[in-house]
Amino acid sequence: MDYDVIVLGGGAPGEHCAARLAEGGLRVAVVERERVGGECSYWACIPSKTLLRPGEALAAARRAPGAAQAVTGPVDTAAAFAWRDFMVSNYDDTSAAAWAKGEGIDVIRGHGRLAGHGCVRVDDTTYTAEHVVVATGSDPFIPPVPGLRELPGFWTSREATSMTEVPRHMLVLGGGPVGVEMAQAVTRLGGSASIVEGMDHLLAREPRALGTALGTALEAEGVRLHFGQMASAARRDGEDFVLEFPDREPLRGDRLLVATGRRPRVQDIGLETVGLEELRLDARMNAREGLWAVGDVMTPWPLTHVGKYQARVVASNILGRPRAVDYSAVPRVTYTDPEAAAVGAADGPVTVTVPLSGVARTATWTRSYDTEPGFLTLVSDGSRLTGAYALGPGSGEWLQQATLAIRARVPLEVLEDVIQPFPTFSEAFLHALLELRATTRT
Ligand SMILES: Cc1cc2nc3c(=O)[nH]c(=O)nc-3n(C[C@H](O)[C@H](O)[C@H](O)COP(=O)(O)OP(=O)(O)OC[C@H]3O[C@@H](n4cnc5c(N)ncnc54)[C@H](O)[C@@H]3O)c2cc1C
Ligand SMILES: NC(=O)c1ccc[n+]([C@@H]2O[C@H](COP(=O)([O-])OP(=O)(O)OC[C@H]3O[C@@H](n4cnc5c(N)ncnc54)[C@H](O)[C@@H]3O)[C@@H](O)[C@H]2O)c1
Repeated sequence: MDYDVIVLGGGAPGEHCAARLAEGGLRVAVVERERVGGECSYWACIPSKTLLRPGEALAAARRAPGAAQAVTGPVDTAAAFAWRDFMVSNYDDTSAAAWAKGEGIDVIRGHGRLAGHGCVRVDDTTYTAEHVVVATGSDPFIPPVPGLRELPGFWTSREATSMTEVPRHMLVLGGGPVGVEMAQAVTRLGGSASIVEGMDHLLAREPRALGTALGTALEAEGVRLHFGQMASAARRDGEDFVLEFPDREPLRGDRLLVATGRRPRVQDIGLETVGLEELRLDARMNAREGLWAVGDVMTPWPLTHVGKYQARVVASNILGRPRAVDYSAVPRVTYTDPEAAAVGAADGPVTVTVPLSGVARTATWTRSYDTEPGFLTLVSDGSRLTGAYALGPGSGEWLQQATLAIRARVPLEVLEDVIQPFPTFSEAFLHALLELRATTRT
């Protein structure tokens, strides 16, 4: 055997799995055909959050009397792009590969393919291992809109997150996390954006109230929203991109971002060589003896932190400590301003909502405390929390007490007995829990 474990794909979940296994004393290799660090490090989480930050900081200042007067100009886009380039290590994975080496992980460069049980072929060499972990990630899904797939120059998330000029007007097909984050980034970097979403609210995978409230916030700063629209054609007209619709005027922009979801990268990875037509996993993330998977390639939630969680589960199983995934409390955060955060179930027997304007922190945060959309919703089975979602500044941070409460199955009485600091957005939990108690008693 060349290795104990070969990880096929060096994105964040693949790297994380490899590091846990190496730490456990195993001989581990990662096969990577592009850049160690994968999508998240270079074209997804990191650059998108970095591009959002300058606009978020400026908007926060503009909402605070005293600071607002000090804002005298727009975002310096050159500086924002330079910061993004720094954050993606100038698209160079030298330091990521050096980190892997430091962890005792071999990095094998090239396209890897399963070549029978416990074998991975990379170019002309076949490597053997007791276990193989598939971590090949996902590609953007391009919908079958007539003319779209062959249209020259449209953007996916890679081109959007690596932009070097701000679009004048960006058309965005898809109102999921990629669409809304990039639409706000472009708007706050000085451009403008229109989002076309097939469903009737943004963030279609999340509770309607969350997507609707985020839509209100984005529209207030000029993002144009078009719901329930399926484009009937996509074409170029000179420098412009044009989206046509069956029953409304066409939309036009100098850029078109297609952000309509992802599909697993399972093509040409040799699944048939181990007798599989598709990847199906049990709760241990196991496909068959010695074959495991983590990350976007097969997951209910294509998120970095979920992939890394799965990586820890797989590493634990390989290291002889049986463990199964538990998806009861998967946190999701869309890093717009305001942030949209959710965890666990979207609906349940008892649901209460409180406005953020009811907590003192909101008024100390922004002068327009009573007009901006912001709320916390708790979902319960009557004795414990089963879900929560919130729209508001930093909600991706303060909602995480719900993640712990759901995962640890904390009784509602104990949650109500928790002391929340004053004045924080977390006080919304007290308001909501009191209302929850009142609701469950009636
Ligand atoms: C714009 C955008 C923003 C996002 N923001 C967030 C966020 O803020 N938070 C969050 O949690 N998630 C976010 N995500 C999702 C997150 O990026 C993914 O969930 C995560 O990158 C998945 O990691 P992965 O390792 O499964 O896949 P990838 O990151 O795609 O890594 C897979 C790796 O495998 C390699 N590979 C594939 N096939 C082979 C092969 N046959 N041989 C060798 N190597 C191969 C690829 O080159 C790649 O490096 C975002 C996604 C996008 C598109
Ligand atoms: N902050 C974050 O954690 C973050 C940020 C960006 C991306 N991501 C992850 O990356 C993945 C990809 O994101 P995404 O936003 O591309 O996908 P998504 O699947 O979350 O959203 C795609 C949206 O496009 C819409 N859509 C699909 N086809 C359409 C069509 N023909 N016309 C109009 N609308 C159409 C869908 O209704 C959906 O709302 C997601 O699963 C997400 O979890 C996470």
